Amino acid sequence: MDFLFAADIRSYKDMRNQELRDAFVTQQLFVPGEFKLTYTDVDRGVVGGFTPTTEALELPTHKELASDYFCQRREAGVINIGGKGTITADGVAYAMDKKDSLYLAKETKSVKFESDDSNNPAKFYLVSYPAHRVTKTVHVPKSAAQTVHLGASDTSNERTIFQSIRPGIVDSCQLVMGITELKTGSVWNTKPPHTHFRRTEIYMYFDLPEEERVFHLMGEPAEVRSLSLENGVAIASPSWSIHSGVGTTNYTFVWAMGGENQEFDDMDHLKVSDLK
Ligand SMILES: O=C[C@H](O)[C@@H](O)CC(=O)C(=O)O
Ligand SMILES: [Zn+2]
Repeated sequence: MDFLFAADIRSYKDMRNQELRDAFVTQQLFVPGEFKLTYTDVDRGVVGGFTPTTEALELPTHKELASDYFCQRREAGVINIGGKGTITADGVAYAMDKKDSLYLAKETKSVKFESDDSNNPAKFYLVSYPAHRVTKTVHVPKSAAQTVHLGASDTSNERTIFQSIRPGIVDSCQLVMGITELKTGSVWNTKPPHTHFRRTEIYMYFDLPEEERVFHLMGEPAEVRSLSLENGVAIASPSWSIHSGVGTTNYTFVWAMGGENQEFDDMDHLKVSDLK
């Protein structure tokens, strides 16, 4: 497991790009046949990528979780961003199409990830936060997510938000999670931007061609920094930070939030002209 030690609201302003990456950005999460896990001290989130090929991969625990198994005191959301696969949780198999979600409730003891076709492996993206009560494991196909259409092609931010792990669909402790797809020709996510001191958020950009990048914007509105992010890495946003970005093409990303409340629309809205 890797560790990200975040910078605070004062220190990030004096940091160079590589230092900001070391504080907030994971390594490449999707390596065929491997799993990658990163623990961030931003709300104790754990981010992971599981890319099983011929062999199944298990969700392991780690010394720093001080638990008998990963979900002993944690919940997790998993979204498949690759080919078809299967997740088996405590003996129950869930067929995972691309962009399906699985919510793993606290006290799920064993979790196994498999690909249907090792030549087109599933890529399971996982985000986990501490959980305080036992709820139910739920599979949410992409078609069952709540959808919101935002933006317009004139302003290069036409996109669809698929809210799959959210109140009304999944009874989670703190996790809220889903996908945002940008339309062809649209490149701006989360425009106009916002903050929400009540929750932190993690973005993971994917379906981004190898030579393309998303210039992710972070920091206080009056002190914005940008980081050039490639396909398949995640970036943690502390509660004080905006999280927005512009791509060199359109792309898709998974967002995941943990914190005080689960109301998706509880945001402090900003204007683009507020950013400096
Ligand atoms: O708090 C909500 C999150 O930042 C995202 O869901 C926003 C987003 O995907 C977008 O507007 O493009
Ligand atoms: Zn947000």
